[in-house]
Amino acid sequence: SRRNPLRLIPGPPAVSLLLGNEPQLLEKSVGEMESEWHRRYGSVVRLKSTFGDDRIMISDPKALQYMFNTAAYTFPKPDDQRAIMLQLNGRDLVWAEGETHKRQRKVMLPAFGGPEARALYPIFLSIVERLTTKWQDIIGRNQDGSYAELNVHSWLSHATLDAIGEAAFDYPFGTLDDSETPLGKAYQNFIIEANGVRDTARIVSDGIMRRMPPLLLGFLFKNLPGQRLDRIRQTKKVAYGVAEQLVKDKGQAIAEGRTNKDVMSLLVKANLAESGSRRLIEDELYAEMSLILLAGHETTSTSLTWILWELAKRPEVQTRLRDEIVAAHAQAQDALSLNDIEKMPYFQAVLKEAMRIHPAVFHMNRVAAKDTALPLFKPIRLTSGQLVDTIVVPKGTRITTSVGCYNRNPDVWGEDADEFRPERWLSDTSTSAKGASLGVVGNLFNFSSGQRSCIGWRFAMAEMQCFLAELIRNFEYSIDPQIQIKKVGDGIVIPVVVGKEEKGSLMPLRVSLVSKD
Ligand code: HEM
Repeated sequence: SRRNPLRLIPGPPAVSLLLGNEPQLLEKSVGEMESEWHRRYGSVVRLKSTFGDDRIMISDPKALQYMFNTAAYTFPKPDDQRAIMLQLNGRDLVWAEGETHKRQRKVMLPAFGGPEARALYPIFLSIVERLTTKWQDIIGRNQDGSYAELNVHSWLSHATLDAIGEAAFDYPFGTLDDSETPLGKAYQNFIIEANGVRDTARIVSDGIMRRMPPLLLGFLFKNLPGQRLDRIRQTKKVAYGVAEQLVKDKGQAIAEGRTNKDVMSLLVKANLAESGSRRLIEDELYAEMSLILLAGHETTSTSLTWILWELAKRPEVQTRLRDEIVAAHAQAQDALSLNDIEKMPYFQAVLKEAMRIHPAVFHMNRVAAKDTALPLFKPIRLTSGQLVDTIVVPKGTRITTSVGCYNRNPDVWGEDADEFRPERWLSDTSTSAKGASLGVVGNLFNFSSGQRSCIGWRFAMAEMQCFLAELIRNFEYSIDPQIQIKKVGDGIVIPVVVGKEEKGSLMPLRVSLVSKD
């Protein structure tokens, strides 16, 4: 270990010989401990993981840019995570690495372009209008008609699933009307149940899994009994069943010359245009569809949930935002278009600021496939006292790239990086790329960056803007001050209520109709 260069990177002392720093991450809301460490030790932090393994956590813009934009395939996802992904959706784009990833991504890209995403806006609008009617009915039925306490996360999860159904597959899932559909039921609380409870036993089992060869892991995930694995397998079965049927229907429609603008039709068409060996095989197509179902709805619903929570705590921001939306709506001939929304400066500022403070995916794990020198924007002082602007990362090092800590890195966003302050987006200079440009929107890392950035980011941005404009125009939000929300989850960050964790994901907001005067 004396030759291990990671030992010189500053970080918190381990609290347990066996579990390292991992137990500390269980105690608080996702992001709190991580941000504390980044503030104390800098934008590269060494942690002790299980069984004495080192891992590093990075929020330095230049190091992240190198990992995601310059040398993405040198930093693949860890084998244990890929084994779970394989269980979940099969050999899909998030699982694939290297040449397989390049081939799959090339076929999928044409379905996710700017014009393609914008063309889906009317679908998003019709879904959010349906959601609006539902909420208006519930509030109207309320005895005093003042407000209804709604679990907005669950509602948004159904709405975004319906949006994916119609926009990606031209298929009505109908989960907003009936949450008991097989797909609606399969995804209800799925993220939280698939993640399972993170406790000491789980930390140990994760540590053991990391030491297993991928083939053995795959076999165990496929065959081991257990609530969490059963849940994953069951959901895969339902999603695969739906995806399989949809792929067949689309193939048939295209063969008969009936094409559409949904993602699936575009993808099947792009696939047919590829030469034989570059094409996605049938199993890959099912896997991609099942991935789009999952990746495309929970991320979006969770992002919207965190935005509404932030606004529920800030009536003054909400009012200013609503005023801007109402004024633009009054000017528009009909409903607001995506163009109208994109021209609203305060709307754009609030959206980006809420995304910055509450990324739906808090971190992404990677492994160094070979010894690598990572360049840093801000030099760090090693425990030896030496100031360095490059760190040496040996092959096999597990790296946690922190979306949340990068998004609040004071070197990029300024000393008030922890504050929710939409105004920073209204001035020209405060959010211009400092350090290195990263990500696909506003120098934010929410959608990752580079070759492996979120393929659906334009889709998600169109959907979120459409939903947010309608949900703010029509309703006011607040939250019972007694309710304490905690962020949980290893991948997507889900809200739970402290003291009611057993209820699963919960974001109870008081939703009332906008007063007309
Ligand atoms: C606000 C909503 C969304 C957020 C925050 C988000 C975030 C992300 C992130 C962070 C990644 C990188 C994961 C990693 O490399 O470890 C990713 C990848 C991906 N996302 Fe999204 N996503 C969102 C919406 C969507 C939508 C709507 C779709 C599809 C319709 C989608 C499809 C995908 C796919 C297929 C990948 C894999 C890309 C690749 O590896 O090449 N996402 N997303």
